[in-house]
Amino acid sequence: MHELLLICSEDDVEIVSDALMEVEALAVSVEDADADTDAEKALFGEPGMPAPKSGWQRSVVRALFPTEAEATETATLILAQDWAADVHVQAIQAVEEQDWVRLTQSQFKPVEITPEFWIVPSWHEAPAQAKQVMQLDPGLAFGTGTHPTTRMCLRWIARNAEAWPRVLDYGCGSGILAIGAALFGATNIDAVDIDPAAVTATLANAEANKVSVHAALPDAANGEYPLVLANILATPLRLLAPLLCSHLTPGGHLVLAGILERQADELKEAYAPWVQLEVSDSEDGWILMTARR
Ligand SMILES: C[S@@+](CC[C@H](N)C(=O)[O-])C[C@H]1O[C@@H](n2cnc3c(N)ncnc32)[C@H](O)[C@@H]1O
Repeated sequence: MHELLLICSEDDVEIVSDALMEVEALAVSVEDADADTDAEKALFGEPGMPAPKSGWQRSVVRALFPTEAEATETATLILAQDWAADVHVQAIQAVEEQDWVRLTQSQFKPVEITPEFWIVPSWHEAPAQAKQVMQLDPGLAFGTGTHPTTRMCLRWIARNAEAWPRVLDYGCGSGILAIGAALFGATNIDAVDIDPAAVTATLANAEANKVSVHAALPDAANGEYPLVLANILATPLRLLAPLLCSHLTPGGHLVLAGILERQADELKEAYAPWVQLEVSDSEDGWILMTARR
């Protein structure tokens, strides 16, 4: 295991933490960069209430990755974002092995998507009110339903439950969106990702949920689909605009996530030659953008 330590200002803590969760960090934590120095300024909250702010004046955001290469790649990706001018890499360093499985399991509980639709880890009972359940364990790939971007996509799928005859999940991670679509009646689902670990995880998760999903590398996306889902960060989504739109049937639905509120206009502009994107949901500063071709 390797950890990436990023120094950032109070204003950037949330966006940096969210971006690290987006790119498959196994764990993300925030500490005071000035702890035990003369510059230390304690944050005091009401007992039992959350801290008044999500970070200190100067925070260290610590993110854990399976390999040094992933920690380094993430540092490069984060520093390339337009909001990262004041973000600096403090270190990329090896960390000692622990019982990561137990530690990770203790952090994941059932996640409510709608009152009837829940994501449940295999070591948990499904909540009594759950009528539709996806069984999903955190693995090497992103997507356990705990991130707002994933939840918004799944809510869209649940609210637009249809027997979609073909679906493309572009950037499938754990396969959570593809499996969600399958549970709500879709068939012929292609789930693609540049990360071979995501392809493996998607196949395993589809099998655990007894649904059929064709998971593969991105070249497997072929022809037109009435529903195209893509939960990736704004920069790759901008670059992928021509490709994703070329896979939409006339009248087909495009559902995009991984976008921050203030990135809405740049995404609208990038997709304008093909579709008119609109913001159709938002959660914790993230937005869901959708369109029909
Ligand atoms: C934020 S995760 C989303 C995972 C899952 N779909 C979800 O909603 O939780 C983004 C995924 O997109 C993949 N990805 C990033 N850039 C990509 C690209 N250009 N083509 C295909 N997949 C990509 C990453 O490997 C990662 O698994």
